[in-house]
Amino acid sequence: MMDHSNFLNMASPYAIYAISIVISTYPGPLFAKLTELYAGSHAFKKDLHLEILRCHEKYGPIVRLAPNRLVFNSVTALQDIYQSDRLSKAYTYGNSVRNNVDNVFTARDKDVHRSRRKMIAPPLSERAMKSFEPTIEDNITVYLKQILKASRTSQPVNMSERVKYLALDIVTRLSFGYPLDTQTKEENRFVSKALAFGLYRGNIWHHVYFLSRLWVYRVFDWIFFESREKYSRLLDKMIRSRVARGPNGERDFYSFISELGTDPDNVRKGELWWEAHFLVVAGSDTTATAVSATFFYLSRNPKCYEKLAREIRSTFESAHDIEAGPQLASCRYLRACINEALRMSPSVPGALWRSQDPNDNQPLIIDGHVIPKGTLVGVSAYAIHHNKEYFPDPFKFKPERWLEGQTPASKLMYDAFAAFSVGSRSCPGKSMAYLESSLVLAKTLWYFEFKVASGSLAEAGGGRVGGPPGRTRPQEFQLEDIFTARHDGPYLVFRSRDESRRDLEQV
Ligand code: HEM
Repeated sequence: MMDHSNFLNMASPYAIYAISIVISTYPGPLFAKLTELYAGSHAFKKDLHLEILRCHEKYGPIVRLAPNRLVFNSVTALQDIYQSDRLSKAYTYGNSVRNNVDNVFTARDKDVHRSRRKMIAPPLSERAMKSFEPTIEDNITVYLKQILKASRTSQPVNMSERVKYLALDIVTRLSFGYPLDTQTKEENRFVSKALAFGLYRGNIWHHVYFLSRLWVYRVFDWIFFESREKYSRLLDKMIRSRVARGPNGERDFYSFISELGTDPDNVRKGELWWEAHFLVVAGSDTTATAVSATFFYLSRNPKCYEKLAREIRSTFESAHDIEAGPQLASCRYLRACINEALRMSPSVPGALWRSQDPNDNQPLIIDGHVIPKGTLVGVSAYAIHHNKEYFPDPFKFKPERWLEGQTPASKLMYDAFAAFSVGSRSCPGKSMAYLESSLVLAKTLWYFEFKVASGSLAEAGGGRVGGPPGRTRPQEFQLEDIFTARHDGPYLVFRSRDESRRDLEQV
């Protein structure tokens, strides 16, 4: 059970006002120094990641983004904030708590977090991934067949849409053992919208916390009551059908919990399923962003596309060989392309807010600065990934930068890579994310050639010359920051490679 009192004390207007005076020397937009509404308005416009980068370019490596918030842009800060056990998630994560039950993502207390993390570790382990691979493969086959169908009529495919449903189907099977099948069943696609809306709403409250304590919050909740209810009813159905099949029904989250010797009925049902639900939120759109962004950048960078296609087609002898294991791991250029896409367009682009542990009374030093207790601190993945000091030519897609060997510059670059965050709260789904992304990309390149659709669809996904601030680069995949990210495109036209098409038709 969580302790609300700390949340409320640290977020009280008096505490924020007191901190605000102490950190008043740090630069930032005037309106941001006065009120949380500044960052909140950018969260509302879904461009907070762009605004943070703009602020760093204008004000330097430390920016005051709200009366009691400082955002940093250095490797030292990344380590000081996320690798220290003296900081914990900020009280603003309290807005994601439902029915007073914490999950691994919202837990601030270290012991509670450790026990939650232990609960989700088995289904995300290497062993679990291996046993789960056939399910991932089945869903990828559905995706490939849809691409094959589109290729017959040269119909452009919106990759953000395709991959979003694929990733959602995979992770709901992992979490609930439930075939949501959004790839083929349109009636279930509302789930994707409901999850995205929940994240968007949460991200706004995360940045204007005081509003979440007022009646506005209830009005917002009331307006979207029906769509939440529809999702809750489906969630209930998924849980009931899974419980009815017994703990060992199939390889999923539930079966791994019972394998641990934990009687699933003894784990409070609300807690168990709240974790499973969170895996769906955490593992769907994030992976979809990584894959869509990689398709976007490959379609705009023909040399990279050709190099990757050569690597895939020369490493494997047949599509059946494309599976987790040493051969897939040897595709270093594939990993470099995924990393470079995640660098340029990270799935979680904003600042992950942290604050000093309430029981810690020692001075807190971040990047050489003494930070008053109660200040929220963070680093934005999008901003640090575009910091020239670590990534020269930051708006250029250059997978080769990840293959430069062990130089000091390369070490610094890896240290600055924050797509999965770092430290004890970093992403436990990283292996699954890389496996899923690698399989989708490798199999697509095995079976197909692709190019950008022509006409008005050609530019979808990229920035636009003369577009809004930060969105003017046609070669950059555009993200809408909703804590995770929403996006559109690229629209691609596929041609099946003759020798492999028959193979796919027979699957
Ligand atoms: C490319 C794909 C992914 C990216 C870029 C990504 C990124 C992240 C980031 C940045 C965090 C830290 C969030 C915070 O501190 O507030 C995180 C946490 C988390 N992610 Fe991922 N993620 C990905 C895929 C997945 C997958 C596939 C799963 C599982 C199915 C997953 C499960 C989690 C969980 C459970 C947490 C919470 C960890 C904790 O607080 O201890 N993620 N992820």
